[in-house]
Amino acid sequence: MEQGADSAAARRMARVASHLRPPTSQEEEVAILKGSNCRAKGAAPGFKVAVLGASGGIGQPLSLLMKMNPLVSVLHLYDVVNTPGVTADISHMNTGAVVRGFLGQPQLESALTGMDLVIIPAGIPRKPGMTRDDLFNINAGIVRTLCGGIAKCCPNAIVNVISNPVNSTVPIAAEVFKKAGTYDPKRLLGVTTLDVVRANTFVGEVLGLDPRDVNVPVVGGHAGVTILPLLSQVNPPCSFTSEEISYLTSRIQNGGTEVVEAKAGAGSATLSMAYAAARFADACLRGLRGDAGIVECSYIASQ
Ligand SMILES: NC(=O)C1=CN([C@@H]2O[C@H](COP(=O)(O)OP(=O)(O)OC[C@H]3O[C@@H](n4cnc5c(N)ncnc54)[C@H](O)[C@@H]3O)[C@@H](O)[C@H]2O)C=CC1
Ligand SMILES: O=C([O-])CC(=O)C(=O)O
Repeated sequence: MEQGADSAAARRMARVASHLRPPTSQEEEVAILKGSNCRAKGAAPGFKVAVLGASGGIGQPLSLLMKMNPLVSVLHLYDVVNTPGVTADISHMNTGAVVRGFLGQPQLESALTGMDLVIIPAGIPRKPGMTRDDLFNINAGIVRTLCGGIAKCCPNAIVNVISNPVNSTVPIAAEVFKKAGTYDPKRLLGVTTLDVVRANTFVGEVLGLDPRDVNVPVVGGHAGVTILPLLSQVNPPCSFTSEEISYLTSRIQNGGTEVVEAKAGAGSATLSMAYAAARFADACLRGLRGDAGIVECSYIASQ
């Protein structure tokens, strides 16, 4: 073999090997100086997305769906457990995004540097008999720490907060960003898409329509009566009896509890949530790309 061909082959093998391990501290240093810890050679042009809590019930299928999203060029998977395995698994999918795994607090900053979108499903889920508020003590601390990293390493990223109680974790994230001087209310979004997804499904069932053809705006927050499905604004336009309104409102507001009880101690919604989060993240990326007419409900700062 020619010497030039030899060295090209060696460079190719080195690049492949670098995808299979976390970056060395020297590579991290160089990458951070360049504004990114991951030079995604071979990756399709697109956005850099981090999933924080990537090994969890939501995190794993969400990471899979983000790996399938053609707008994603680099996918960082961060968790305090199991990211090497999840990353190795997902990285074998022959889609465009380059996947890198990051394990534990010492690797948080590398996971976040240069990200365009950060999705946070980190935190404990409910068990039967609990309200989302019962998760506050643990999840508030987790979200606070993760948002501290975002403020430092990717202050301009769009942040999608999934961790419950969303009605409180989003304001906590806002306070962290305000303190760091990086707060932009347009970039901090509580993910309530699962309420919309459920509303579309349940309304579709009542109307006998394909749920993909139904759009129910759901505003307010993401717990009990703060979940407000706007049944008068359903598309396609339709009307409901008062019995249907009461059934649909209750089913949509209690959709989370329905899953928690059915799972009987094994957690809360994960698969439908991953689907909803992937749909919302895709809308954020299309918005970042500059597409017009992207409209999604979300829990945001409001007067
Ligand atoms: N916004 C919404 O509509 C919904 C929100 N949720 C919430 O999402 C959260 C996650 O739910 P699941 O995935 O089912 O829980 P899970 O327990 O299966 O996964 C959570 C993951 O977070 C990780 N984690 C814990 N501390 C962390 C830290 N400091 N940094 C990074 N990762 C950390 C865990 O290691 C675990 O892998 C819960 O708070 C749940 O209530 C769940 C469903 C719907
Ligand atoms: O109910 C829960 O604890 C999880 C959640 O937020 C949902 O499924 O809407």
